[in-house]
Amino acid sequence: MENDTPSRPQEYPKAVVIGLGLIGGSVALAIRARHQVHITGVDVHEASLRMAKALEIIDEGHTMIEESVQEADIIIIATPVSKTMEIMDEIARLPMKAGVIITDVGSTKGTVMEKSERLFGNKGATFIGGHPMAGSHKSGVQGSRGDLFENAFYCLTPGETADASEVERLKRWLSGTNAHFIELGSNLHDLLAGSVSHLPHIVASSLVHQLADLQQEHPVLGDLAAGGFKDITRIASANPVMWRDILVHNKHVLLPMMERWQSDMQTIQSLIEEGDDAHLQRFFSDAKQHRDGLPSKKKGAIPAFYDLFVDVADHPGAISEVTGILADKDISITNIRIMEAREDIMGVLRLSFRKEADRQKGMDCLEAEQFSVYISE
Ligand SMILES: NC(=O)c1ccc[n+]([C@@H]2O[C@H](COP(=O)([O-])OP(=O)(O)OC[C@H]3O[C@@H](n4cnc5c(N)ncnc54)[C@H](O)[C@@H]3O)[C@@H](O)[C@H]2O)c1
Ligand SMILES: O=C(O)C(=O)C[C@]1(C(=O)O)C=C[C@@H](O)C=C1
Repeated sequence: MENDTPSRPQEYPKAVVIGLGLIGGSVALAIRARHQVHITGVDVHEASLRMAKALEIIDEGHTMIEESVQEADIIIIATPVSKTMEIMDEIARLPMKAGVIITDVGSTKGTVMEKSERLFGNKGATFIGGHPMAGSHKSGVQGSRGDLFENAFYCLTPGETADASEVERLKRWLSGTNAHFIELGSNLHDLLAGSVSHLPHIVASSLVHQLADLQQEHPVLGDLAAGGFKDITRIASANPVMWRDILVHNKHVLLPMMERWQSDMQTIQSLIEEGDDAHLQRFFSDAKQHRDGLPSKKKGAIPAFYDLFVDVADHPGAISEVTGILADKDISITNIRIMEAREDIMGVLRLSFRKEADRQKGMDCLEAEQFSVYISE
């Protein structure tokens, strides 16, 4: 990969993406969608660079940072947060073009911003922290998508030294994400991300540990883990290094949140012990009311699922009939689940689409074929 022949003219503005995984690859694709740009990828894994080149995400790839940052107009660091901190040190030691923008995509912002003020304050470079609030439990460049951040909130933490025009310049670079930019202080960011992302991740992984313990005694347990368990624990399949770093860098937010969590669990435990039915019901109804009121059409705290429900007769060809109709019209689905399929009873298929427009097209063509379809809000 080193000295690979670049596939786009060198005179284009230059973007360097360090860490070509799911998020680095997706940001690179989004930049490419809106700009004529030469993109250099840097990753410690040559295989990721080869894959990124094959997918036309980057124009050239390197395993060493020095070779690319000196000419860069924008540098995006997309590695797990602890590595990002090391890479910032490394970049700060290198000569850089005047006016270069440096940003990251890490899930925590406090420690990164603190370091950036120290490192880049007087270097003619502007560091603006970034965190797109969308992603996946899958890692690696092969999962990258240019539309991963569409409609998602993209947090920017400009810090003390970045002026407004530099923030606008970064937004223009990232405009192909089609995300909604929101500017936050790094401490506030970490508090909010702790609540909607980091604490839930700890809880999800802990539920999986509980299941694993019981499964040793009852191997069938894994087969019984159905929709609910899978929905709440999907994120536990994410990259462990990334999540280790998030906990390390958001410790001061997470420790009090975990105390509050434990105290909530104790309260519920007491309500169950005391048989306090009224309060138990209120615990669920208050949560339901709040959860039902959260925005569901936009990506963000709660990811958007453009779901369509289809009644199907419970016979072997029913599912392929539905998927065949969608395939004929070139409509892709991201997920399919049989909600109910018992003997002699109509089953319900839940189809998930990436975009609202795809769901609408799917609905129209299935209705045209006399299927009963509906959306559940
Ligand atoms: N996955 C998500 O849902 C999500 C969403 C928003 C933000 N983030 C943040 O984005 C960052 C990247 O996450 P990801 O999901 O893309 O992870 P990933 O595992 O898919 O990609 C990380 C990449 O960084 C590379 N890397 C590691 N150390 C490196 C180094 N020293 N130099 C160069 N490359 C190096 C790895 O080889 C890998 O290709 C993390 O900081 C994470 O907190 C993740
Ligand atoms: O959708 C997922 O799989 C995610 O976990 C994405 C998610 C999150 O919502 O917690 C994970 C970490 C990020 O920093 C931002 C987004």
